[in-house]
Amino acid sequence: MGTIQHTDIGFVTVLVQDDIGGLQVLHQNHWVDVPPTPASLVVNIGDFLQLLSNDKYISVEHRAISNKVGSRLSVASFFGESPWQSSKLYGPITELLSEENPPKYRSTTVKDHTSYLHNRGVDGTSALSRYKI
Ligand SMILES: O=C(O)CCC(=O)C(=O)O
Ligand SMILES: [Fe+2]
Repeated sequence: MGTIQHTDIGFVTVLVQDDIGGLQVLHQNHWVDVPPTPASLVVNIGDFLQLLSNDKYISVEHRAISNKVGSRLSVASFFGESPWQSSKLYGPITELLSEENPPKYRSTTVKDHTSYLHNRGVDGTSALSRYKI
């Protein structure tokens, strides 16, 4: 099974992949293969870690494509807040901010961001641009 181009919403995603491959990240406008590495995990930064870290960590656009070699199996564990319950506001972590590193985003909730993404679909622009200061 594959996925369309997207960023992950939460904080971190941990992926266990088989040896078929198919995961790709968008780097400088080109799709780059993430080769399967035995006994390893792939850790993806999500939108909220990018927001919290004030762009120190970037939530990468990625997709999974199926190929002719065979069916692929990938197990994803998403670490984040429940999108449906919490109204907690998240913004750049205060301790990381300074005159040289002012906040780049206003605060938002996981619930708000999730429903925005579901309504917006994929349009190739950063999902976080809506909170840019
Ligand atoms: O199938 C994969 O390897 C990636 C899955 C993924 O990106 C996701 O579930 O968010
Ligand atoms: Fe993903």
